[in-house]
Amino acid sequence: MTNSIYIDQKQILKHYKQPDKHTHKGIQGHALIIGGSYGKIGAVSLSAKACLKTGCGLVTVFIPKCGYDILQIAIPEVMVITDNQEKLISNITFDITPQAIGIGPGLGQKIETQNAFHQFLQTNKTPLVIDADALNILSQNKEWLSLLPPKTILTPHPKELERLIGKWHSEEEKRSMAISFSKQYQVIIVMKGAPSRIIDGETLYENTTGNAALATAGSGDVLTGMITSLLAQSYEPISAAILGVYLHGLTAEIALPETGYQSFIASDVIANIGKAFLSLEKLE
Ligand SMILES: NC(=O)C1=CN([C@@H]2O[C@H](COP(=O)(O)OP(=O)(O)OC[C@H]3O[C@@H](n4cnc5c(N)ncnc54)[C@H](OP(=O)(O)O)[C@@H]3O)[C@@H](O)[C@H]2O)[C@@H](O)CC1
Ligand SMILES: Nc1ncnc2c1ncn2[C@@H]1O[C@H](COP(=O)(O)OP(=O)(O)O)[C@@H](O)[C@H]1O
Ligand SMILES: [Mg+2]
Repeated sequence: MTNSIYIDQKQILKHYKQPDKHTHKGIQGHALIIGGSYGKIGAVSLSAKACLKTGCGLVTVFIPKCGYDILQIAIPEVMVITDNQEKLISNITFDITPQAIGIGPGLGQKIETQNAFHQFLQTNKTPLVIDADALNILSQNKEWLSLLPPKTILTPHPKELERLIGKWHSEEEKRSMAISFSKQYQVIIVMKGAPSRIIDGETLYENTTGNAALATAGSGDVLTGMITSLLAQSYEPISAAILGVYLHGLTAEIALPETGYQSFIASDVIANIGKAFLSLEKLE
């Protein structure tokens, strides 16, 4: 039997933790965002900035060489490690110890990148958020799913979900296929949509924030950065997924009176993360 929970104001406070007064950047979590390819460095920029603005102490990105200047100029607060290749990721190696890794935004699916992702999964033990092309690569190589650490968070949009779990013919079937998949691979699935639903084994959480303004390029990349940030700050994976999705939706509600649906862009999600957090504090 599925257990369904609506994530509303009352529920979200069970997941939200106020920052400790005596914290410092060294214990606020170090997140690593891996992604980007020629023409899609913007996806990693959005993800990394959202990660910082969600409270992580340190953020590093791993990107192809062509993104180096772009990242350093766009977000001076973020540290950058580059691959050997100019336009794509071919060998994921780094000498930092992040508490969470988000991988996939703008990554592309070239064979060299697929091989690098496979090698990475074979040795990685850090908590993961997997999005976009990293999900698409897994869909093409389902045997790699067993390499994911337990409670890895997957954030597919409907097409990515279909590539991963197969076609469904009704909402009911989609839900039961997602539950089976979550149980089989011990993963948390953030099924993005309107509304977004989060599956963790037999439990389904339905988000209650957000609106159609979020139907804009890069808003999913931003969500990946937000969830990775919370995971790096020691939130339990399920709380990171639930709180990330809730805050992400809230930004669109907060911004709507100023932007309308049409002119809201992914950067407006990032610009309103602070107000979304503040609205949680008012509830307490
Ligand atoms: N600035 C940058 O650098 C940006 C970079 N980005 C990066 O680009 C890469 C490719 O990612 P992507 O999601 O655009 O491509 P893809 O997986 O083929 O999915 C597209 C197809 O899926 C469907 N679909 C999507 N949503 C749906 C929904 N709610 N409900 C139903 N269907 C839905 C829809 O299919 P259709 O309905 O047309 O059949 C659509 O055509 C990835 O790395 C990403 O990070 C982007 O984030 C943008 C900003
Ligand atoms: N009509 C809508 N109502 C509410 N949320 C939406 C709507 N359309 C899209 N979203 C949200 O926007 C995000 C889009 O993610 P995604 O498709 O991965 O975008 P991108 O890959 O361009 O970053 C998801 O979090 C999704 O739930
Ligand atoms: Mg996406």
